Amino acid sequence: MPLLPLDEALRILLEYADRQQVTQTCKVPAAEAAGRILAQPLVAGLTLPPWPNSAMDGYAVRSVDVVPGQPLPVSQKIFAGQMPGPLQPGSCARIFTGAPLPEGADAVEMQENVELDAQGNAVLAQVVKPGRFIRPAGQEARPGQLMLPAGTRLGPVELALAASLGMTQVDVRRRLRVAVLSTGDELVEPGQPLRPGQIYNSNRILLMHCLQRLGCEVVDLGCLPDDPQRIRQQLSSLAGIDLLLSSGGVSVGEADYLGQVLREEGEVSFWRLALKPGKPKTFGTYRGMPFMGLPGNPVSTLVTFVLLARPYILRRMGMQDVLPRCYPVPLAFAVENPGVRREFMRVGWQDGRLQRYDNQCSGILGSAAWADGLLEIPDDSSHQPGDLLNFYPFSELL
Ligand SMILES: Nc1nc2c(c(=O)[nH]1)N[C@H]1C(S)=C(S)[C@@H](COP(=O)(O)OP(=O)(O)OC[C@H]3O[C@@H](n4cnc5c(N)ncnc54)[C@H](O)[C@@H]3O)O[C@H]1N2
Ligand code: MOO
Repeated sequence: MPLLPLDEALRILLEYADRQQVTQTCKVPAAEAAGRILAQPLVAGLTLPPWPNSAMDGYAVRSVDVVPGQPLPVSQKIFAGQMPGPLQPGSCARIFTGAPLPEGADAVEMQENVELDAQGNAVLAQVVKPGRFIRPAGQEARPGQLMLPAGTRLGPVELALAASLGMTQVDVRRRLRVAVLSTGDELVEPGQPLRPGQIYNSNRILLMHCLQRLGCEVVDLGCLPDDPQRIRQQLSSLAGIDLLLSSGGVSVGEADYLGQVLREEGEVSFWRLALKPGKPKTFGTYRGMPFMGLPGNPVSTLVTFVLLARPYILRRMGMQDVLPRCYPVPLAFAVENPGVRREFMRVGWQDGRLQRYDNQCSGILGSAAWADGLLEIPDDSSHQPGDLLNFYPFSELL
């Protein structure tokens, strides 16, 4: 079976995600909306700033009144939060950053360029052009102006923008409810003693935190028993789940009870991806519920989650721009990828270049903890120190 190229896998997943989008929306307090995805465009309801105001601490003037070296009487003092009266011709106003400009004034000079004479008059060192240090009304927003399109993921900046427009609530898509399960007889939860042949379950914590960061509601199904009857029971009792996300048991092992049960009442495609790490992956439905199976090796779980599951999940919640950004960065090492799988190496940032973690085995989770992100090495390619390759920082991926 030929390997499925990563881009093709993404295309298929996003096509499904478009069809499987959650359509329900809800209004949530802006204070609780971090990570949610806008269901409606965010439209300004007011003019921002509401009035022209000063960009500096200084003196508001009519530019025609300014003669360098000549005193101008200071006729009023305007603090932010006050509405001033008109500026008397032939005078200036003491003004502070953010304070409304008095009617008649058309420029502000910052106080560093102004001296006060013995009578307390302002003496400007130079002529000022109209508009200097003025923030015009509406420079940020006008009523009806589109501020953020639907499908935008709300972070601190977007929510601050909503706050600046006076919004207390935002319309967002319903969270995706994702059930996470691990498979593997060897797995034990931290806190339990390890018996021979056992290891601690790390993928459960990895996936739960990744999903929470994406704004999903996580349902923890723990670790699946190695008993088809109990798996059947557990899966059939699931209700209201938008995605079943598993790790482990997707390769060619004999103990793939999960796959067996899923196939009985669903459709599961087994993918072999041209991706390293992260070759095996399953995707399908169980009783109409979308299902995604990630490979069990911890770094393979991470890489397939960030490159495939993450864009799929975000698109299901209505986000448009779901692909992570990458940046060309020079290598500090020579590397060769003679294979047919596109490789994503764990690399760290060192003096503007990328250094690789020595052990790139997909079972070494510490390599990803050490790394700053993933380096994309095209299949059948070789590269020298200084060559530029695409770098995906974890800040883009997680
Ligand atoms: N004959 C072949 N064997 C394997 C192939 C193959 O193509 N042919 N592919 C290898 C690759 S590549 C990967 S990746 C793994 C994927 O295997 P599974 O998804 O079936 O995962 P498991 O066999 O269950 O586990 C693999 C590995 O990861 C550990 N693991 C699993 N779950 C967890 C967890 N929740 N926390 C921590 N560690 C976990 C597990 O103990 C195994 O060591 O298959 C290769 N084999
Ligand atoms: O693809 Mo596996 O993920 O190489 O370890």
